[in-house]
Amino acid sequence: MKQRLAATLGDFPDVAASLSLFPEYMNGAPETPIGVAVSGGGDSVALLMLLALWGKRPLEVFCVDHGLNPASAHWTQGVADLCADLGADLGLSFTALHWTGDKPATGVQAAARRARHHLILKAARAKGIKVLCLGHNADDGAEAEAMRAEGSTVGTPRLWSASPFWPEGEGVFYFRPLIGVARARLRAWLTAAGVPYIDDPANDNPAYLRAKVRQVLQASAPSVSGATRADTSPASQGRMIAHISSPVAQRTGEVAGEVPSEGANHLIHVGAFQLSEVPPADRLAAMIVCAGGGEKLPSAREVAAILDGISAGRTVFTLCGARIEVTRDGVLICREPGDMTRNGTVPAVVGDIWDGRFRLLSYAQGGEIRPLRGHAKRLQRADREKIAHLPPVARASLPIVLSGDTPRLMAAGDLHCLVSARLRAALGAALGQVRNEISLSNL
Ligand SMILES: Nc1ncnc2c1ncn2[C@@H]1O[C@H](COP(=O)(O)OP(=O)(O)OP(=O)(O)O)[C@@H](O)[C@H]1O
Repeated sequence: MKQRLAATLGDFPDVAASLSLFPEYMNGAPETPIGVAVSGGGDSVALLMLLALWGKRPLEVFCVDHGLNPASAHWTQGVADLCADLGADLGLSFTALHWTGDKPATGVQAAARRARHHLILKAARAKGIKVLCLGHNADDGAEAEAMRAEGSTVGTPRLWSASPFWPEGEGVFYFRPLIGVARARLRAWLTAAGVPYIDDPANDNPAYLRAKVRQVLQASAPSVSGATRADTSPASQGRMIAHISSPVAQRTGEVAGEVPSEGANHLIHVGAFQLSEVPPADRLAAMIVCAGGGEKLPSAREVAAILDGISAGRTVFTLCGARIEVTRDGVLICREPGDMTRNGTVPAVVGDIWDGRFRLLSYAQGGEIRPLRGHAKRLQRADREKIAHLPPVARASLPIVLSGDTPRLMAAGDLHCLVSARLRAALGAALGQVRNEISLSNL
């Protein structure tokens, strides 16, 4: 199969060009595997084929069976078969994952997406993977833009990004080398090479905004005479689907986000940002989500409302679990302590990460970990003095150990704040930064 793929690739220079985006240093040492998420659709199958041709790292292929279509088990088997065809000599291994949880009656696409990312991230992290390749292409970028015009908060897929799923995606980068290639060209290449792929009918279901904008964009694209609709029945497994090429988008570059300086920020070790001035909207959004410890990015509209509020003289805002406070010294962005125990809940611990902000290292003091809010008065004097310099809200959101009624600060060696590294990854996930992050952690 590899020879056939290589032979046909010469006729698809735009597809072949994406190979130049694969960095030599991908994921550190040559024996370290990289992950690839393959649904069995044309985009991710083309991605898998290109990675196989590239051949410089062992590949871990993950395919999620959502169980939403009667044919989904066949689709998953189709990906398994493709992997077997590519051959074990490539150092390729395949993992099928299953979404077995309850399926919601509404918002099933969003729930499936979230479940899919969580399943893949968990499996990938268990295998030590730090780079996960996804098959987003130029059409996905255009669709995201059109969806935002319809009021969606979906982000534009980028060549590199830190996984937005948190804390499950901590330390995992998403890599989308096909982001400059048109979907039709990827499929035309597969067709020429005789590689089968499927089309999920959910992609055509007008009940979903993504499918709706896809149809509108397709209708306004140059005509594609001779294209056939995909057959999605189980019987179509192994049969090729013909698609005709369309003009190729030329977007292959990626603009690096500027990495924030921490020099002036003396609060970052407690997960708060103290800034001398209000940051621009995109950075403010990233700081809010990182300080808040959650994974839901605020929408552009919500961030704009805060910026307008600040201009109008308001000083305190809460959004996505974070508090944004205009102070005499500038702006403080930190966890909103009031949100942490709302309705009697306590901050979640996922793996060894507390409240999405602190990694709990070894600590041998018995007791429960809780936010300081409501317990500060009972802290020992020495503990109180250690944190007296912090703004009260940043203090109140710190984790403490509560034994019975006695609160204690955690020792510096017992926890590690993740907020700064997360922000750096979110804003600075350009190639150089990724190399840095990955090679450092692999040494
Ligand atoms: N069932 C699946 N199993 C494995 N990987 C998948 C699956 N579905 C999608 N993917 C991966 O995700 C990529 C993008 O697909 P899709 O746009 O449907 O996903 P998404 O997570 O909703 O993306 P976005 O972040 O743009 O919303 C695919 O090219 C593929 O790499």
